[in-house]
Amino acid sequence: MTTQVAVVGATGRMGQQVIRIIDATDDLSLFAGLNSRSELSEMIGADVVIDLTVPAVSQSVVEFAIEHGIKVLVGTSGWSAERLAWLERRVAEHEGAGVIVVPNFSIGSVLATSFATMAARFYDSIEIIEAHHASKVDSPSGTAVRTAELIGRARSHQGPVIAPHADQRARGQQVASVPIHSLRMQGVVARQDVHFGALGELLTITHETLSPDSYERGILAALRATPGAVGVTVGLDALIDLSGNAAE
Ligand SMILES: NC(=O)C1=CN([C@@H]2O[C@H](COP(=O)(O)OP(=O)(O)OC[C@H]3O[C@@H](n4cnc5c(N)ncnc54)[C@H](OP(=O)(O)O)[C@@H]3O)[C@@H](O)[C@H]2O)C=CC1
Ligand SMILES: O=C(O)C1=N[C@H](C(=O)O)C[C@H](O)C1
Repeated sequence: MTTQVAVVGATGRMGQQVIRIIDATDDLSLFAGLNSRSELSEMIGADVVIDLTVPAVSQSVVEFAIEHGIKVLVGTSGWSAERLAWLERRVAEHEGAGVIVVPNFSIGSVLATSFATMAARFYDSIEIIEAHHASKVDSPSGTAVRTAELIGRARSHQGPVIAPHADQRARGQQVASVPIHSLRMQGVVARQDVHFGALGELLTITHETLSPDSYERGILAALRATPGAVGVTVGLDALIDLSGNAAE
């Protein structure tokens, strides 16, 4: 059976990549491509909608899809813990609704975030530097926000990180007490360095996206999982086994 996919943000960099993936995949078919001049009603009749727009628009796209019984895959950034809590409530109000939110489709990025979460309780100084291409409109990146929130959760027994003089603007934006510093530069696709400091040692966990090709595998896995989604699922790691155990 072919899954009919509506792409919101179809004229954007990610939307164009998703359309190329759909065109090259037998079990996926493009139902509609929407952009800023479209009516959201153009997605009605699709099995799945993938949202790749801007943080200010993403929530209304998701809400419309939920209300019209369409399963949703969200790639847009800006889905903070607070916004995800709102989503949980909205989904609970609609029986059978399903939304998958993927802050980063790159497997390496998800692994790096997982390693950072693992390290979080052993270091009291933790700061994130993320760098993206100059066309990115939002900051800090969705990946950095998700990483900081997972670090905060992993440190629930240790408490906030040590971030002296955090009130000074040059000290970054704090998310779950972790300072995030954002660079927007020509020559960069996407990169994140999570810096850990403790007495006598430093650890840095770096992931760099060299090309959007790295998103392809994650996009495909997530698109295939979305028709069966029920409730709210966050992260590629919930869809692909990244545990390191050999497949049986
Ligand atoms: N999860 C992941 O792995 C990744 C996520 N992203 C995220 O995906 C999002 C899109 O990124 P990117 O493709 O680079 O962005 P672009 O700026 O290239 O594209 C944005 C798209 O959103 C559309 N859009 C803007 N406003 C509306 C609206 N009101 N209704 C419908 N469509 C609208 C634009 O349409 P128009 O042409 O008409 O303006 C355009 O198609 C960002 O949030 C980015 O952070 C990016 C890379 C990877
Ligand atoms: O805008 C981008 O390019 C990206 N956005 C996402 C984010 O905000 O984390 C994912 C990836 O880093 C690329």
